[in-house]
Formats: sequence, C-alpha cells, structure tokens
Amino acid sequence: MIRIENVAKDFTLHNQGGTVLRVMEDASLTIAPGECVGLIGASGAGKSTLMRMVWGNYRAASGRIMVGDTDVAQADPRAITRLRRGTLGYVSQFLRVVPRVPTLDVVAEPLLTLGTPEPEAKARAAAMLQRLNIPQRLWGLSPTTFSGGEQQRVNIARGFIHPSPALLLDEPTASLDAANREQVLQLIEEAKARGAAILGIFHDEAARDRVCDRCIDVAGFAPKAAAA
Ligand SMILES: Nc1ncnc2c1ncn2[C@@H]1O[C@H](COP(=O)(O)OP(=O)(O)OP(=O)(O)O)[C@@H](O)[C@H]1O
Repeated sequence: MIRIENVAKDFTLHNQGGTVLRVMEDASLTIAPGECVGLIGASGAGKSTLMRMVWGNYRAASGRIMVGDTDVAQADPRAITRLRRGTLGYVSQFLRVVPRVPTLDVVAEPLLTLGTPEPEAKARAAAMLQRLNIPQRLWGLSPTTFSGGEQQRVNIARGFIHPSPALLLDEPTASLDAANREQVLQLIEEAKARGAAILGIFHDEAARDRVCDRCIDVAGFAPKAAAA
C-alpha cells in the first residue's frame, strides 16, 4: 500500500549561502495492508523528514513514494490533496484548525468532504469524541483553547474518523493519560484489522512494541559519504 523506493532528500539552506545538505539516500521500505511499521533512530536521523515526504509536504530529491497508485514524489498538489482526502490519513502531534470552527465540525469535516451526509458525519464524529473522552459540553466550542491533551485527542478523532487505507502517525500517544492512550492503541489495532497500512513514529516504546509489526532504523538511510 505504501512503497518507498530509493528515495533521497536534500535541503537547500537558502540563508546559509545556498548550501545543499543531503540528509537521506536510498531509502526503501514497503508497508503492506494491515501492517504497522515504526520508524526508529536517533534524534535528527530523519524520521520526521521521511514521514513528511510520504505526506507530500517535503519533496524527495529522487526516488518513488507510492501510496496506492499515486507517486507522491511526482504528484502535483491537486493529486496530493485528492490522496489525502480519501486514501492517506495523518495524525500529527499538533492540531491545526481554522479558528472558531466547533470541535464536532472539525472532526466531521473529513467525512463531509468525502460526501457523507451531514447527520451521519456528525453522529460518527460524536461517537469518536465520546470514545476519546472529550466532554460533550466542549463539542460546540473551537478546540483552539483546549488543553494539549484535549487538542491531541481531537486531532486523533479527526485522523481516525475516515477509514483511510494508509495512515501516518506522529507520536499518537504522547501526552495522553492511560485510559486515552489505551483508546488510541485500540484505534490503531482496529485500523490494522481493517487493512490499513500504517507508518508511525512512537517514542512510547510499550505502544510501539504493541502495535508495530516491525521497526525500521532510519540510520540505514543516511547518505553513504556522511556515514563513512
Ligand atoms: N526544513 C529543513 N531544513 C533544513 N534541514 C532540515 C529541515 N528539516 C529537517 N532537516 C534536517 O534533516 C535531518 C533530519 O531531521 P528530522 O527532523 O527528520 O529528524 P528526526 O529523526 O525526526 O528527529 P527527532 O527525533 O529529533 O524529531 C536533521 O539533520 C535536520 O536538521
């Protein structure tokens, strides 16, 4: 479902004389439907960079990143938007929302965009918010003033509301209490059971051991010259 082939990544530091920094080379990795792969490696090794390339925010210097039938490394912005709408989900660490949009609408939005009737989308959003213990009195408010953990749970609710066949998870259990962490781990297990291919970064080792089928150390994708 997700196939990364011979991907390289350079950063051009425009404010430092245009220095080109190669941070990754020959990265290859395949994630099958129903499989969860954890990215590990030291800080700065390139875990977030690889995730951002799969998501389409960072452009690969070369190689292919197939998500379903789309090569994210080559796709134009409209194709990437389409991919994100139906096929590729992303739970980032931080919630980014339009101010003044109520929480229930924030969570229902991915379904509404796909054409789900509003009553059904809102009912599913409500069920998800309930599951993640967001009190009903908060559903009509914008999540911008919520606590860090509440915002993270709104983000998770939004990320899991549509059963995307491919999913990226960036520290999905960070800053959650035990009960909510358990809900998130169950959501991940359910996504795997329905056949989602998942790529994640988990600093929570117990969570990683429970949901990941295998781990890949991105140190193996370091440029050869730098590694020598
Ligand atoms: N936008 C950017 N511009 C320039 N260099 C960048 C940029 N993003 C990442 N890098 C560099 O790429 C390398 C990999 O960074 P990345 O954030 O992917 O590491 P990481 O493994 O996710 O680290 P951490 O565990 O600390 O989050 C680092 O050397 C970093 O400085």
